[in-house]
Amino acid sequence: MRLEGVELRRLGLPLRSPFRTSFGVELWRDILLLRVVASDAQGWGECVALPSPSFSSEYIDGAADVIRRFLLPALAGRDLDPDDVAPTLARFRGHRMAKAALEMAILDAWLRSRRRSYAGYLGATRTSVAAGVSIGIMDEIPELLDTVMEYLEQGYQRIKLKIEPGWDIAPVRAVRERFGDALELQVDANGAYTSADVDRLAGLDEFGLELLEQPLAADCCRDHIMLARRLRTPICLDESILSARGAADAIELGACSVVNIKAGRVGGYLEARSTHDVCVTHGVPAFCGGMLETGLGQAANLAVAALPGCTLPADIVASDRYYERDIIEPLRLEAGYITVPDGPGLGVDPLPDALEAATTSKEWLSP
Ligand SMILES: CC(=O)N[C@@H](Cc1ccc2ccccc2c1)C(=O)O
Ligand SMILES: [Mg+2]
Repeated sequence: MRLEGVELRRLGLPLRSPFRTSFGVELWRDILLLRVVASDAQGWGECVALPSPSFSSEYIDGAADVIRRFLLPALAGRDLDPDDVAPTLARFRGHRMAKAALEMAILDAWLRSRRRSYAGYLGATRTSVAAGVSIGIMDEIPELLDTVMEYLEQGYQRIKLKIEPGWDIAPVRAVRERFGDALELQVDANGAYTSADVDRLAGLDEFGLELLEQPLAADCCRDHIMLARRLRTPICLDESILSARGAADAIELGACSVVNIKAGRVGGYLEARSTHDVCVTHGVPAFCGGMLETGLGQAANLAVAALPGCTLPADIVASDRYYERDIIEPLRLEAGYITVPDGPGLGVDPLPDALEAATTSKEWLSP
């Protein structure tokens, strides 16, 4: 498949409510979409980089720049299969979210032209996925409890609370006391703690949490090993896991016993599948994480979440969790599950009106 061009499209989507994590508060999403035009099909890719380098070192303008100046030119003039993309781009270091968006769009086009689905191609074994919801840091505990209640009533099967020093033990205790021990409850610190906080984090052990996600900074491998030995609560890594090999290292060194799989973070959906395979080989539970994607990115994530080794609820939500108006036919929660698209490619298409309404800029790149 040869690339004829790529459209970079920036979207602005207001969030229905502010989403606060230990790295900041987001009121709306600034998103980079790619539309790859190939000889016999087009495909969509969503870049999960944030506007600023707050989740990882990547940021949207940097991703657009590296695609424009390095990644797309490297793919020009080649007859591409999806598994050619990552090796061709490997000489450019990092920029995994940018690479993932480009590979996602190329894979979508390639699959659409062959009338094959993402789920089928990646090896999904389920037709629907258990949905978990991630709840941001709030000002008051009563507001948090109301929000948890609302999402449980909608049917979400797992609650993940964002935590940071000063908002951790008390909100977790309040949720546990209000909703009981049966609630599937996790926390995610997005790297907000240090090894000096071990005792504070050990205080979470009394709440029977399913996992503690990314307690320390992404590059703290030894400290995560030490923490994992000290805590009863399983450690899950997110920001630290940059590839399938990185997942194998973290697991074998004892830095984590659960993995949050995100295609953008590891460089693409094919690497996400390899990361999944590493987890299965090591007998380590995994789940598909989320980056507050539009329905396009969530459609691709559903194919990952439906892989056999993704045994925990995913960070994949109904469209209305984040957006008043998604750019695809909204994804809906059905008895706590979300259906995996089974049409060609991503199996979903942007709604032209919604897409245009959300578009803040467009740029056409010829390779
Ligand atoms: C669902 C979830 O918690 N995702 C990320 C954090 C994250 C990712 C991307 C974001 C974009 C805008 C605002 C907040 C965001 C939070 C995580 O698992 O760590
Ligand atoms: Mg996380």
